[in-house]
Amino acid sequence: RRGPLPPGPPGYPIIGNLLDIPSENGWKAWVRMSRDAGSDIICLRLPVGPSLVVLNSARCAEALLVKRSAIYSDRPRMVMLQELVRADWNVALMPYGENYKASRKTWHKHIDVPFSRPHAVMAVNRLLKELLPCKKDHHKLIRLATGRFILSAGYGIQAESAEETFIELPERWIKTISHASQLGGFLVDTIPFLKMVPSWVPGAGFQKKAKDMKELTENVRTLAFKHTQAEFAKGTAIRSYATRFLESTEEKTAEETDAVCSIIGNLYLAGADTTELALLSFVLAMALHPEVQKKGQEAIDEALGGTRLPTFSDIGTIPYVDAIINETLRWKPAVTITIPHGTTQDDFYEGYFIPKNTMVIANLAHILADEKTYGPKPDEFIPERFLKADGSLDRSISVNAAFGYGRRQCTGMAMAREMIWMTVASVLCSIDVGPAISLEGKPLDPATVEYKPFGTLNFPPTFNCTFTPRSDTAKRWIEEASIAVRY
Ligand code: HEM
Repeated sequence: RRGPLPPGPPGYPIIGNLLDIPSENGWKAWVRMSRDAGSDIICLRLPVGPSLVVLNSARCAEALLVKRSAIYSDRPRMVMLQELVRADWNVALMPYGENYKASRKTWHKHIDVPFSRPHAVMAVNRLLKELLPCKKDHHKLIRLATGRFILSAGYGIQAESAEETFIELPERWIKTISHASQLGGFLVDTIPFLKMVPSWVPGAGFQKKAKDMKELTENVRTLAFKHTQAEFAKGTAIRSYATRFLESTEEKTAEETDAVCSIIGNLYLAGADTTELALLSFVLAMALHPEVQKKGQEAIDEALGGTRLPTFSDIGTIPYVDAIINETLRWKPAVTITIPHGTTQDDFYEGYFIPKNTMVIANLAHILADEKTYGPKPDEFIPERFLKADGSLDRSISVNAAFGYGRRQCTGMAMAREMIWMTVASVLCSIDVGPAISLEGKPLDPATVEYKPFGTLNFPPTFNCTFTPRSDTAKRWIEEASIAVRY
């Protein structure tokens, strides 16, 4: 040991900092602890297993997770998920190593972003049409749209409703897994040898849960892929990442087919809720800030001449739209803290010792609220912070932190950004989002809007608002685009 651990809350004998692990509003609690300790890197000792290091600045996150990514790219051991449930085919949960590197390679080989564009357009066109009569529960429509996009691009599956098997299955997995992945969610994660205890032993109920979750996990991974294989064999499959793999002439080993099946199975699990949360924040921002919405609409009208809905050929050409998207990702990040990274060897940073097997998380929500990078009033929604004086996009200010750091940075970043762009540009072009109203029927006040982080995710308050076509012409575009939806 070459120095002290990073500072942190004092904790107690035996249980260490167990009671300091926040159950709610995690990222704000880490900021408080960091301020109390006078350090942007803090450490919490847990009674059993590795310590937890929290990085509260971009400086630390880049120094460790990016520059020393060879050491900081593991995932901590999760006995329940990785070893009992066998969800270790999920890239986000995979330990760092040869399998992990091979999976990311498979991802990049088969999941190229331009291929998914027509699927994004179709999902967004359908969303526009469904939003128009919507007075409440728009979050369900948005979730369905992100799910439809992913299922369509991945498998060519066209989901009509959220009740359909191929949506219901991964949704159930996400709900179940959010408990299993919480720190301390299962005792077996803290005391790994418990995994040897048979299910009939009193107190070993987790074994039964693990068995059920294992079955669900395997179904999530394989059922939709098998469905597409069957459609493909019949000649009725719609073109997707899965069919493109199946139709390729290159020789396919069983292992490769299985690897592609896992990667496509990953898309929904990692991408549906995160992208949905980003889009919900966009809707909320427009509902709270009509003046920003108006500027966004004017920017779109100027670029497209008020003649049509946007297409992907417009991406990157309307700076105010890009600024709104960056600000949405920054203002209320969908993911507040990274999934824990793990260290694969001892390290030493700014006088502090960080042992092998430490869990390391970066406080993304705090990093994205740094006034030195993003300017004053970080709690407010101000897209102009991403624009230069001449109105062009300031590319020197990045919000990539919203997608994590280093070798474990989000693999779906480009795909998510494109889906978000198409939704934001299309809504601004054709729909007026009305004021945000709470479930109690009161207007939401931008100054007091509170999100609720749960696990790594960040949930907006439930609210209602209206979606009105901006004009008769816009209404006609939406009608025509929705008729043209052919997957
Ligand atoms: C706005 C939307 C999204 C946000 C904000 C987001 C954010 C993140 C974050 C913060 C991480 C953790 C990075 C780390 O540990 O350092 C992550 C991981 C991941 N994301 Fe996303 N994500 C989004 C959409 C997507 C989509 C659409 C997909 C897939 C199509 C996806 C696939 C993944 C995967 C596979 C990982 C695990 C990467 C690894 O462990 O190597 N994400 N994402």
